[in-house]
Amino acid sequence: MILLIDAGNTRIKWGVIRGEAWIGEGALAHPEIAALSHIAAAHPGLRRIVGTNVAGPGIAAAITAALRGVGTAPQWIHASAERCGVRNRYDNPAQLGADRWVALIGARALHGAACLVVNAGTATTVDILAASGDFDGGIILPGEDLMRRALAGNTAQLPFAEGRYVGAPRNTADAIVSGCRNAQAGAIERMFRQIAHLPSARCLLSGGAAPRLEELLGIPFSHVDNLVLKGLAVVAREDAAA
Ligand SMILES: Nc1ncnc2c1ncn2[C@@H]1O[C@H](COP(=O)(O)OP(=O)(O)O)[C@@H](O)[C@H]1O
Ligand SMILES: CC(C)(COP(=O)(O)O)[C@@H](O)C(=O)NCCC(=O)O
Ligand SMILES: [K+]
Repeated sequence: MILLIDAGNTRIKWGVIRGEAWIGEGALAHPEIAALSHIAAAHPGLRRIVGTNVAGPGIAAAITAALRGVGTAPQWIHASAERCGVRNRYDNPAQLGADRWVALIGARALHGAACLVVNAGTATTVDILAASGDFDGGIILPGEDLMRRALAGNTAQLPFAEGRYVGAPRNTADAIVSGCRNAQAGAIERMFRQIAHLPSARCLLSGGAAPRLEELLGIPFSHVDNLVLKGLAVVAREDAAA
């Protein structure tokens, strides 16, 4: 069995696989990282840990410490020039976030045509994966909650209020939430225009903030839970087969 870990800037997503089977899956907030030791103990027979970390060295160290009982250190995957049929066309391939890189590998395994890979997390990333398997580039923007926190933290009168998405909002909370959500959907729809004309072009939408975006998107999309974990499974299985 293999433990997969996607360490993001808000949550640590984890999954356990045995061959093609998914044995377990979940998410932890950063303060809960120590609970990974219980997750490992609940899955005796873990022989590998494969993960991505974009939350900094402190988080990596905390994860390693929580998992020392497994008896093997996490194998952290980093963006590279090519892997699992995906070619990284970033100017400096190593600069690409490991979560974005592995999500592209997961997307490639799920959709062989042109694909817009969206990770709606702390930040929202929107990446273009060509039918050839080339990662042609992508954008980074603050996630919806980060946008709302920026407004609340940098204006005198705007709260971090719970609001609803409304077409023409008539109160502050709805205006803030609708503005920030429109920004997310607009960025995704604008990026999709670059591939809309290509055969079977599709958006794969993942990330904790993905569900609230679904009702807004006027493009062909599929919601994929934990696309980064799915990409890690592809990487781990290819390594095992090598
Ligand atoms: N239980 C939850 N805890 C924290 N954030 C959540 C939760 N459910 C949904 N979210 C939303 O998902 C976002 C985090 O998504 P996630 O994919 O875990 O981010 P990251 O990969 O950056 O850690 C948050 O900004 C929030 O909008
Ligand atoms: C953009 C990100 C912060 C997204 O991380 P997340 O929101 O999932 O925590 C992460 O992919 C990252 O740190 N990227 C490095 C820079 C780049 O991809 O160009
Ligand atoms: K993420």
